[in-house]
Amino acid sequence: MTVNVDPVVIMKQEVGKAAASRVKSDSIVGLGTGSTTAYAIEYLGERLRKGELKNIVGIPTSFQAEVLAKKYRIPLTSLDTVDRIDIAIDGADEVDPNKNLIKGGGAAHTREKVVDSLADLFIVVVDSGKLVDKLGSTFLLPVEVIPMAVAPVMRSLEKLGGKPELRMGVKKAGPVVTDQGNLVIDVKFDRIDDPACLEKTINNIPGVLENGLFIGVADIILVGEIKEDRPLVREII
Ligand SMILES: O=C[C@H](O)[C@H](O)[C@H](O)COP(=O)(O)O
Repeated sequence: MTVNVDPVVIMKQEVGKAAASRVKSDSIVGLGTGSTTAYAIEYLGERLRKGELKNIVGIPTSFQAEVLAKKYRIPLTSLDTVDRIDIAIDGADEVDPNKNLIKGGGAAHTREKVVDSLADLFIVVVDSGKLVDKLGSTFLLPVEVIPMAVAPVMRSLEKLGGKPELRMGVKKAGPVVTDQGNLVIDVKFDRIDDPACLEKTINNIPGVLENGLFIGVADIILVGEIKEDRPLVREII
């Protein structure tokens, strides 16, 4: 693993490694997106290389996950060729006490929701800074929208009490374009009291493909923490 002294990076590395340790040989593995899952993918590759793990195949949730899997020589397949996913490992932007999530900080939540929801076991990997009492308190809610529907979807989101903004690229002029060729609207809600209802309401707006609320999908949350200068991984079941 890459050596780093930034405490957040250490927490991400530890939790990624802990999740990858739970993968068994002969498994179909959902490969999540983001900086935390990247460590899990790296460690899965290391376990394969050492022969600790045999015959796994990955289903990537994004172009990023696909590139990393290829780098670490993890064989890949698609949902066209498998009838199950044994385990999925993925990050999150917020986790509430009911294991509900906001995801999509990397604009990958649509494919992530497909893969993570299909997994027999979905393990979420986060550092302790992602734990919140209420969803929406620290992170805007990502909504993937087809390009021609951006303006009406924004108006509908305002009617729901949200403050929407089109996500813009960094080191790229213009908006962020998802792996599916769509755009992302990030929405600030003052409070999300009923995330399950909001998830469905937003997905019912014509032109919306998927939003970043993951309700009742996560099985286990692995939280990277630093206690008394030592990294540890706490499990929430
Ligand atoms: O779209 C991206 C994903 O939902 C990520 O899993 C999420 O944003 C967490 O990413 P990170 O581990 O980099 O904080």
